[in-house]
Amino acid sequence: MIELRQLTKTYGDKKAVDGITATIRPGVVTGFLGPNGAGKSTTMRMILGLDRPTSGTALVNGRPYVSAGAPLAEVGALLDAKAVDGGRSARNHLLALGATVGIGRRRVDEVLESVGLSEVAHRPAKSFSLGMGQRLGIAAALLADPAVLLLDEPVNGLDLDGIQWIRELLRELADQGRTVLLSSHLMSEMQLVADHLLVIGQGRILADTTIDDFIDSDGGAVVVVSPDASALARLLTGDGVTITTREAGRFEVRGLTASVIGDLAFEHRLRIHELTPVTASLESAYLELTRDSVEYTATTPAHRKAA
Ligand SMILES: Nc1ncnc2c1ncn2[C@@H]1O[C@H](COP(=O)(O)OP(=O)(O)OP(=O)(O)O)[C@@H](O)[C@H]1O
Repeated sequence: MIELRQLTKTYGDKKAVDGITATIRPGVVTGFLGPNGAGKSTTMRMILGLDRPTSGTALVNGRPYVSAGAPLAEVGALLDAKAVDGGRSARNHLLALGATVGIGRRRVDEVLESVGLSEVAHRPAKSFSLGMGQRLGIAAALLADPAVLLLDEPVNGLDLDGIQWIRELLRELADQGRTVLLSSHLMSEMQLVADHLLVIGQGRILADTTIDDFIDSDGGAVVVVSPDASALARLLTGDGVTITTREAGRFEVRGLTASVIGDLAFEHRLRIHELTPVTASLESAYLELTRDSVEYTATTPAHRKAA
C-alpha cells in the first residue's frame, strides 16, 4: 500500500506536486495519469525517497521508503529503462543488481524467463530494442519479489504485443496481492492495463476512481456540423451545457441529446448537416478532465469554447 498525505513539491515558485492525498491499494493495477509536466515523475521520485517533499508525506507500507530495511524487496521500480550499463549482458546486469541483496543465478534466470528475455540474456543490453529494454527494466523491478511495484511509463514505446504482455503480467502481480502503480500520459495505453485511475493535472488530483466510473462520469457528446454554427451554438448555450468548437462550422455539445439539439434547430430554422452522438470513451473523458490543466499544448483553437 502507498499512502500520500498532502504531498507537495515546490521548485522555486513552481508547485510540481500540490497537496496530493491518495491511497494506492494492493490487489489492483492503479494507473497514474496526467498530461506532460503534471507531476507524475516527481510524485514517484518522492515515494521512492529520491526527492524530498517540500511538505506532506509519502508512505510505503506504513513508513517512508528510505527507512525500509530491504528496499529492493519492498518496492520494485522502473523509472528509467535506459539506466543500464549497456556493455553488460541482461543476465549480468541482473546478477550485479541481485548481488547487492543476496539474490543469485536461479532467481535471475527465473525473472529473465518471466519477462521473455531468456534467449537474449547473454546479449549486451545496448543491443536491445526499446521494448526489450523495458522488459529488462521490469525484470530488475521484479527481481527481489517486491510487494509494491512502481513503473514510470512502462508501456512507452511498446508494440501491441508488448502492451498485452505487460497487461497480463501486471494483472497477475495485482492478483497476487501486490500494489501496482504505473504512470503514463497516454490514456489509450492506460485503458488497456489499469483497473483504477489516479488522474493529476498541474500537481493536483483531478480524479481518483475506477476506470468504469471514470467512463460513466463522461456523459458523451454530440458532434454538430452546421452552416449556422454560431447562431446554433448561441441558442444551445445554457446551464450544464458545454460547447467546444472543433473547427469552423463544427462543434461538440455536452449536456444535451441529439434529439433536443435537432428539435431546437428546427424550431429556429437553423440548418444542420450532421448530428452525431459520440459514445463516451476513456480518451474523451480524460481529455475533457485535463483540458484546463494541460501545461504544454501545441494548438489552442481546438479547445476554444464557442461564443
Ligand atoms: N528538478 C526540477 N527542477 C525544476 N522543475 C522541475 C524539476 N523536476 C520537475 N520539474 C517541473 O515540475 C513539473 C512536474 O514535472 P514531472 O516530471 O513530475 O511531470 P510528469 O507528469 O512526470 O511529466 P511527463 O509526463 O512529461 O513525464 C514540471 O513543470 C517540471 O518542469
